[in-house]
Amino acid sequence: MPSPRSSRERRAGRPEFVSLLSQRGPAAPDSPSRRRESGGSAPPPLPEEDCMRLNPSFVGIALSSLLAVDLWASKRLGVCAGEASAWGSARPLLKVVEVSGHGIPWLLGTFYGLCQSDSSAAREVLLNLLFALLLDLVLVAVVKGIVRRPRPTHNKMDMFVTVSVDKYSFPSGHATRAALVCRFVLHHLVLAVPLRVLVVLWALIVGVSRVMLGRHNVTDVLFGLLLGYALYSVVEYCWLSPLNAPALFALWTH
Ligand SMILES: CC(C)=CCC/C(C)=C/COP(=O)(O)O
Repeated sequence: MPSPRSSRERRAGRPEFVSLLSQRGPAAPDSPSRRRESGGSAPPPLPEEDCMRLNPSFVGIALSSLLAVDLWASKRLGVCAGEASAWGSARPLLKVVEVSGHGIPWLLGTFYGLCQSDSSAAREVLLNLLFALLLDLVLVAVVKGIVRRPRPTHNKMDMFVTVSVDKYSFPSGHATRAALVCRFVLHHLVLAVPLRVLVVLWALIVGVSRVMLGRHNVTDVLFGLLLGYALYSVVEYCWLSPLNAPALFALWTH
């Protein structure tokens, strides 16, 4: 016979169970009628599904911990989030870096280059870069719209030309573009080694600057870099050429 104390404690500690199970009808294992029938003896063990509902999974705990560390680290690293922040004087410089990774200069520059190109190789590369940039914009907008993670609270929304989904933070559009363009340029432009190093450094600086400006959390940027890197493989797979997209190339042939 269980002590009245332990039975009372069990009931007091789990009010949700009582209401949850009693909704299932008179035969519910822990319902008052069942307890009366069994002469007040200890209730049978709870069904496994109900126990699992109360136990947060390992993945859940790991994710919440990662998010907590992410928010904490992003706040600490947002040293240029405002003029009054610890490194506030570097903010104008980081905003120049921001413009260097923005979609508009890249789209306009690529389009201009395409109009000016006088070799079929240049046209092919620039047309694919334009396709890559547009694909990147669409993909980032879709993911931002699905995830809807708000930007860090310390972010000042004073960015150069944004669209509605840019109020969301995950993933960083600048980081995806930087990684995508970096991989693209390294594969399709013949550059001296110092310039290749510079391109990689630029992509990394764009990523780091997003957190320093307070625009993003660290995970937004890490995921953005990975997404941009992976997106290049999709562009390579769908590579447009005069053979598979003759109409598109005819548009640019003078
Ligand atoms: C309007 C066009 C063509 C592009 C928007 C570019 C933009 C503002 C992206 C947001 O980047 P983050 O997600 O890194 O803040």
